[in-house]
Amino acid sequence: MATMESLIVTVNRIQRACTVLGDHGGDTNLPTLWEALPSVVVVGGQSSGKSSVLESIVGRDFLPRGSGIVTRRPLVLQLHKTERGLQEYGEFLHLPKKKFTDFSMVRKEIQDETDRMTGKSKQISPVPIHLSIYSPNVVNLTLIDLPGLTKVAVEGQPESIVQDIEIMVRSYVEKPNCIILAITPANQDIATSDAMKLSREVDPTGERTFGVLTKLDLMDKGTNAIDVLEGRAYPLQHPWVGIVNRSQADIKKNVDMIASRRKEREFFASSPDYGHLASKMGSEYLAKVLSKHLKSVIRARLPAITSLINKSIEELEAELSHLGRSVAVDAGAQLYTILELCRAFDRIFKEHLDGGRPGGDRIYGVFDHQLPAALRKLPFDRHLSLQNVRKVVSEADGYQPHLIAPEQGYRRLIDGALNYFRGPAEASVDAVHFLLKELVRRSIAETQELKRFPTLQAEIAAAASEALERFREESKKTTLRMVDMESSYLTVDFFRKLPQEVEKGGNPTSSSADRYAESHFRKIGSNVYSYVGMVSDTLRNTIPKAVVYCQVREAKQSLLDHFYIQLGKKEGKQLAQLLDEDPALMERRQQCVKRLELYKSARDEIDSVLWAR
Ligand SMILES: Nc1nc2c(ncn2[C@@H]2O[C@H](COP(=O)(O)OP(=O)(O)OP(=O)(O)O)[C@@H](O)[C@H]2O)c(=O)[nH]1
Repeated sequence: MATMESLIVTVNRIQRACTVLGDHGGDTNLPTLWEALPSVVVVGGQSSGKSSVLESIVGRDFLPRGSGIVTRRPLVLQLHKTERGLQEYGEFLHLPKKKFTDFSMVRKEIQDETDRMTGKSKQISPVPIHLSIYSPNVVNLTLIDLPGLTKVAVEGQPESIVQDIEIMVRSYVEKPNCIILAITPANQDIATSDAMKLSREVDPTGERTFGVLTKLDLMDKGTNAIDVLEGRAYPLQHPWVGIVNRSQADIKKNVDMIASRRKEREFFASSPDYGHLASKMGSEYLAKVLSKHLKSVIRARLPAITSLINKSIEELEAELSHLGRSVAVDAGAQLYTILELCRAFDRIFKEHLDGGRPGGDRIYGVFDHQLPAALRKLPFDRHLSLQNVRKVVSEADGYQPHLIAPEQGYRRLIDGALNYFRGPAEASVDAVHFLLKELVRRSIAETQELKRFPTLQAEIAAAASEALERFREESKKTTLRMVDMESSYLTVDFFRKLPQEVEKGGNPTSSSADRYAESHFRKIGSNVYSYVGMVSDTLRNTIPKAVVYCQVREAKQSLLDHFYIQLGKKEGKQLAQLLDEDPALMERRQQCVKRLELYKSARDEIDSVLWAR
């Protein structure tokens, strides 16, 4: 069926995309498509003939040989059937532009690529090598070659390798979508076959295990494997397939694959033991059976795969929208993003001031409580005590006491008193400054969009705090100027309206001279006191106006103005630095984007096959 053929091609392509996009199952916390796709995994003990089976399925020599553990990384081998007459070639995923027509070079590249990942240490690595072979002589199939199971580490390889290999192989064959090609040499006791032991464990019913018996030609004279091949000795759901690969001697003699396939056919056809099974033996037959089985598995799994894909697309899109859009790369877009983020912060900051979010009310608290309380506490009683009034006035008079009213004395007393207002004025400015600073801090923390960008957060905080500092300076100047203005010109009317002291009675006696002086100074003190009270009332109203004008209003209107100007002068690289994200988050987004890309292309692939039906 043509459409089923294209389904295998589709799955091949999806598997390829999985590898490109870093999905080879395993322990990421991302949804994995790889594990949902069926694949054929070749398992067997060392020297059981795995490589030989793979090569005869492909019909080419291309796998590394040697002693010890040669296969040290999984090899994902995708066979793509091409039209008759086209040239065969291999292509590695890690070398996408290079077509290998010389298969001995394929072998070398597998070796080199293995070493690139594992070093010369002969360690194993679970990261697969991905090889596609395009040929008219293959069936569409994906096979995965794994390191051979072994019981002892060979010289130069660490002890742990025995276990490491088992863990790796297990991680593949455990997956319910894995079709196991279990290779056992016929010249060994099948009861001790590593491949059979493992497959029995992970697939007790034998549903997904294909038993392959190699080295039938090497069995002792007079023995045969009919019991196994006819499914009596070790029954599986799928019939066993016997195989005869090239011997070591054949390989030395350079017997090619075509000749070897022919030899294999002849072996079965002419065998007195296996003649009746000849049509169901051999590597070509094995390849066809596998391909057919794979098709039926894919057909059965397709609805589940499709729904997995759709569900994963939804999940990934949800996560991505949660993570936020990825940062643009060109400077213009970056500047725009930064400005947008600043505006988001600014909006929240304004809400704190204007209401909607708490905090602005505390500024009113400064004007309503703190300032009046500070004004009330000013030490005017001490400053205008009889003693001090007398002292200040007398000093101002000099050798000639004043005659009617002590003009100079008044001035000095008033100046001295007004000086005290500087304290509460500055304190109000500072109090509001700290409140604003706190609101900036809170607004940054509350700006959800900024969370991703710690660097920009810090820059905004620094710029805002620098601006607030400037506003504070300005506000101090203005409020202090208002205090100074009070002493630069006194309200004339106030004094004109004071009740004049009228001398009652005749000339004072010498004893009443003291009394006169005392009540005179008291009078002066109380006049100054009520003048200062009037000024205090004025300042209680005007200091808040100055503070709001210089600090609160400025913060609302132009908190980040300087920052914007600086931004405009920045180069692309500096802008990018501002948008430095939390690296973990960036990484996660990248992974999600890649995985999403994979699922979408998989969905498209499957759609196109289904529509073609
Ligand atoms: N006579 C004969 N020799 C075989 C047969 N299958 C494999 N061999 C030989 O057995 C040896 C091991 O075969 P490989 O295919 O390299 O085995 P392997 O399982 O891939 O080995 P490792 O990758 O090293 O674990 C080679 O010398 C093959 O020529 C067979 O069916 N008949």
